[in-house]
Amino acid sequence: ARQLPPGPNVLHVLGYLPQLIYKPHIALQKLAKIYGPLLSFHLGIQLMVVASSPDTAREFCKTHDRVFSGRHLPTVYHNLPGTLDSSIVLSPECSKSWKLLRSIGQNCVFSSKAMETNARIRKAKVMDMLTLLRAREGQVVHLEDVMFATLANIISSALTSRNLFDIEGQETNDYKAMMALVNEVIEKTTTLGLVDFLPILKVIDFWSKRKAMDMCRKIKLTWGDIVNERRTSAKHDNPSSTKDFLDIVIADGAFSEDQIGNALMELLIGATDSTTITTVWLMVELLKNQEMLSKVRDEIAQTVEGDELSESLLSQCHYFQACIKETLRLHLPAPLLVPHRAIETCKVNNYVIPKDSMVLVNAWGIARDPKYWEDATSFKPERFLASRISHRGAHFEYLPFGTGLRMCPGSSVAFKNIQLLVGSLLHYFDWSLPNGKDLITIDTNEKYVTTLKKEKPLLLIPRLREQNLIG
Ligand code: HEM
Repeated sequence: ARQLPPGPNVLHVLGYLPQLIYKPHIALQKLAKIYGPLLSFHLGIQLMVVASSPDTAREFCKTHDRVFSGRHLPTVYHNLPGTLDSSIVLSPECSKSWKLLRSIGQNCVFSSKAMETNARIRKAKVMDMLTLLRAREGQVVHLEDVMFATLANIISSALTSRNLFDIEGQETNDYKAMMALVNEVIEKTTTLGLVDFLPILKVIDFWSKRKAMDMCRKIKLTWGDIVNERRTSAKHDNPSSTKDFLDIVIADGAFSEDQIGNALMELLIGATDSTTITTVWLMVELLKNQEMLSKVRDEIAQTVEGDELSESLLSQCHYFQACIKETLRLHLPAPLLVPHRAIETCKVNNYVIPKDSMVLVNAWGIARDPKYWEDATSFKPERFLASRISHRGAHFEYLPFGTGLRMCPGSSVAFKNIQLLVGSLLHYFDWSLPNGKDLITIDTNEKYVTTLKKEKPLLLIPRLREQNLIG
C-alpha cells in the first residue's frame, strides 16, 4: 500500500478549478461522489487530501490527530512580522507558543469560568445593541453590521477591556475603516491560497508582500496605542484588578508588539466572523419560517415569564437551541474547517498521505449527506430535540467547530453569544423587509470567502414588541 488516495488527474482538476476556487465545498462534494470519501489531487504543486465522510474525518481528527494537526501558513503571513510565533489559528504546528496562547485564551475568553466573568460584558454590549435598535425603530438596519459590531465589542472587551466600535456612531469613518480592514484580511488570506498553489502566480508575490505591510500598518493603528499604553501603565502589576488577555501576554514577556497585535487581530476575526454569519443565517431561517419563529418566541416568553431576558433563562430554551444547532448544520460558517497539514507521512485506510499534504474535511458535505441526515437539506430543528448529537466534536457527522487538537476553542463562547444576540432580537423586536415584501421572500444565496456567508446583506426594519419592554 504505497498509493495516494484516488482522485482526479490534472486535466480533470482544471475543469473543476473555477468551482474549486469559488465554491470548493460543492466541487469537493461532487468529486467525493466519483472518487469516494477519501480522495486526493494536485492543485499546482500542492497535494490536497479530502475527507468526505464521518469515518474518514475520524481518521484525520481523532485516530491520527497529532499527525494531521499542522497548518499551512499562507504566503502573506510569512511577510507579516512576527506571525509565526504569535498565532493560534495559523500556527504551523501545535508549538509551545500555540499552546501558550491557547491557554491564555482559555483563561480569559474560552473557559466556562472566563465566560462567567465575561457575562457582565455580554450583557452591557447587548444592551448597547438594543438601545441602538430602539433608536432605529422603523428604519432600515444592516443586520450583519450590527451583529458584527456587538460581537467585536464583546471580544475586544474580554481581550483588552476596550470597545472597538462606538455602536451608536456606526456611520463614522473609523467604523467603516475597521470593517474594511477585517474583511480585507479575511479575503486576502483566501485568495492568496492561489499564489501558494499555482507557482506560475509567484510573479505576483510582491503583491502579497505589499498587502502584508498594509495589514501590519493597520494592526499597529488599531492596537499599537492600546498595547503601548498598557505596557507603560502598571495595570498588570495590580493583583486586585481582573487581568484581561492583553495583561497576561504582556506580563509573559515573550511577545513583541507586532506579535501581540497579530494575536489580537486573529482572535478578533475568529470570534466575530463565523459567529456573525451564524446569527444572520439563524435570523433568515426563523423569519422565513413563521411557525418556528412563533415557537421560539413562545418558548422564550414562557421561560422569562415577564422577567428580564437573561442567558441562564435562554439556556433552558431547548427548541431555540435546536434551531441554533440546525443553523450550524445547514449553514456551516467554515465548510471545510480550517485546512490541516500532515506534519509527517502517515498511512490512512491503506493509502499513503505524504508529509505536508493539505488535509480538508468537507464538514459541509458531511452535514448534508442523506446517508446520515433525514431530509438532509431542509431546516428541521426538531431533529436535534430527540438526538444526543452535540457540537462538541464527538459526533463526526456534525463538526461545525471541527474536533481534536485544533478544534475551535470558542465553540461555547459562540453558542452563548448567538443565543443571547438572536434571542434578544426576537424577543424585543418584530422585523419586516424594507420593500414591504413577505419575509418568506428572503433569499438564501451563499457566497464563499473562506467562510460561507449570505451573499446579499440582510436589511431589516425593527419594531419594538410592546409586550417585552427593554431593561
Ligand atoms: C459559530 C461560530 C464559530 C464557528 C463555526 C467556528 C469554527 C471553527 C473551526 C471549524 C475551526 C477550525 C477547526 C479545525 O481546524 O479543525 C476554528 C478554529 C478556531 N476558532 Fe472558531 N468558530 C466559531 C467561533 C469562534 C469564537 C467565538 C472564537 C473565539 C472566542 C473562535 C476562535 C477560534 C480559534 C482561536 C481557532 C484556532 C484553533 C487552532 O488552530 O488551534 N472561534 N473555529
